[in-house]
Amino acid sequence: MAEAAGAPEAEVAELRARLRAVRHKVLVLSGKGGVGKSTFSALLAHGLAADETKQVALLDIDICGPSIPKMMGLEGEQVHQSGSGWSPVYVEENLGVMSVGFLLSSPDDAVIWRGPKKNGLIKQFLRDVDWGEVDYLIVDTPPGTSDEHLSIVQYLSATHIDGAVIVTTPQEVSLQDVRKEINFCRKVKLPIIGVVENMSGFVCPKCKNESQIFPPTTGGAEKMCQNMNVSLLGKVPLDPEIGKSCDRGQSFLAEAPESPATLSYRNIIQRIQEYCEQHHLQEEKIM
Ligand SMILES: Nc1ncnc2c1ncn2[C@@H]1O[C@H](COP(=O)(O)OP(=O)(O)OP(=O)(O)O)[C@@H](O)[C@H]1O
Ligand code: SF4
Repeated sequence: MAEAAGAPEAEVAELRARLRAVRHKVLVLSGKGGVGKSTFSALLAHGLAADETKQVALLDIDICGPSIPKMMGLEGEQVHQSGSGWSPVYVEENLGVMSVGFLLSSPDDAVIWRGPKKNGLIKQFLRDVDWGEVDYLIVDTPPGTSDEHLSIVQYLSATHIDGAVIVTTPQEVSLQDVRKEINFCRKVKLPIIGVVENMSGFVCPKCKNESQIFPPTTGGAEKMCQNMNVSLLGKVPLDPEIGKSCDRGQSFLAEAPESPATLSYRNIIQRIQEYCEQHHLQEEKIM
């Protein structure tokens, strides 16, 4: 894993201490904006938290476009300070959320910050949020590979990151950026859990017939994953109800438990859990 380059030892020690009680850390990345990365992060958190024995945390570091508060039904919430740091906002007892959106006075406020200030905030989120004992920390990142990505990988590498899930759509323009994202992960030695192809076909709610709305011209994510030697975790079909549930701040997985998109989500979430458990066992063996 990349060293927390440039971070003073005291800072690294603070981060380590704070994140010691976080068992698994998963970054959600995308090459392009608008492919459904935040939706995926929100539903991954909901899906993991459906198991009431698991404590789940969702951190939104999409500093310029934080959409997690709305998707989690937490719009208008503010960050509270407690004796031991910033308190997450809880959707359920076992699902806590922290987002830059909680620091804005209105959801329409624009955040225009330069690199150092963004990095400072990311560090503060990692060091000052009192998550408590957590099984899974899901981090929703901005699209592309920017300063924020480097910062979070550097800071989190002070402990360990299980890996990254990369969300894409089937079109070549989106896949091109995923290849860059994969190369970024390899450069910074961030393990890749796998790729999710979102908006992959449309299942008609009446006849269940599947149509390709964005027909892949070069084999889609499946071919790209083979070529780049990464796992395809699954394909999530287009379902307009996903957007409606998110806009209401509800979990689509709970609202439409039998839909093809939910079934696909469940499979993907299970694969991520299996990966994390295996990764943890391997780390324990090495230590
Ligand atoms: N499988 C899906 N079917 C239908 N709509 C979807 C699906 N996944 C996501 N969406 C919708 O697509 C839009 C973009 O999703 P989202 O905001 O999650 O993208 P994003 O990649 O996080 O974008 P950005 O990085 O720019 O914030 C939203 O309106 C969301 O409801
Ligand atoms: S797929 Fe078939 S049932 Fe569904 S809308 Fe189209 S024609 Fe109608």
